[in-house]
Amino acid sequence: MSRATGPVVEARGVSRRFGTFTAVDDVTMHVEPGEVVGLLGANGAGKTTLMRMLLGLLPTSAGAARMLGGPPNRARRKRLGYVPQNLGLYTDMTLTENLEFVAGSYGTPVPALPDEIAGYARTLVGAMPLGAQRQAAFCAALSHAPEAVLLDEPTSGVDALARARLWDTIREQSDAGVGVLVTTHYMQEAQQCDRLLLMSHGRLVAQGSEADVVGDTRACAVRTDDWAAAFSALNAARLPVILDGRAVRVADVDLDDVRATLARAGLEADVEAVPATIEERMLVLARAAG
Ligand SMILES: Nc1ncnc2c1ncn2[C@@H]1O[C@H](COP(=O)(O)OP(=O)(O)OP(=O)(O)O)[C@@H](O)[C@H]1O
Repeated sequence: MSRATGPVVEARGVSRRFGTFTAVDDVTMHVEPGEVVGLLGANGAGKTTLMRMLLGLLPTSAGAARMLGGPPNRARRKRLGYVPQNLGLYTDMTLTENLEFVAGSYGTPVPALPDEIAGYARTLVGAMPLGAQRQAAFCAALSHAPEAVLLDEPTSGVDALARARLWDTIREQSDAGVGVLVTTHYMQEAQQCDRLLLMSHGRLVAQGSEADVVGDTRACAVRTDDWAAAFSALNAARLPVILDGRAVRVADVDLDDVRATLARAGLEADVEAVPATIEERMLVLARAAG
């Protein structure tokens, strides 16, 4: 079967309501073959719901989801790979049994195990460490050489080494022409994507490269020995403050507001305007959309 040339997945004005609640609100987006698109947003922003509609696992309330040039159907869905947040593996079956099951349902050969998880072949998936389970879920999702993979927080809860390995796999896939849509909460991972989509309260609020998304948003970097008290004071003043290690930063707020808040709390600090990060831009957009 020939590979898709247009978008591998696409949403055209897609919305999803649950009762009166709108989880996804008029989203238009697409993923091209060979690109890694990062889908970012706070918990509950609508990322999983959008993915499930793109996969045809959940009907849209309005608009159209498309995959590989047509509406979602069984034949097209077989050309996609999906790693859901809960991994979609049978925890009471061994790793090999899981892969045999997947191979059987796609009619493809059982994939070879990557070296890092080969030792778990006869282990029940539920007894494997989370990083190894995630790698196994990747292996299962890629076993039928899909043209697109949709990964819902694929590296959540795994250590840095396992995360780097999973990202190597993602890159190998995109280099081979596979379109990848990946949700993540890790900003270092967002920076590895070719393009970003930011969702907030069900809406797509920004998209493009990291530079496009951040735009000219600035942040205040607060330098003080008393970082804990500074964080508390700025937070109590309901400013969009982020604590990154011991660095206190406030997104998109007037420097004088920050200085005045700290002075009222009796704190001495250096306050400087710096370019915002993606995370800070997300915070600003989430507050505007909320
Ligand atoms: N079946 C459902 N019935 C009712 N509400 C739902 C249902 N599925 C999702 N929601 C709601 O829709 C909103 C979006 O959920 P979704 O899981 O898509 O968010 P998310 O961005 O993937 O969040 P997370 O990062 O926590 O996975 C949430 O408020 C959620 O509670």
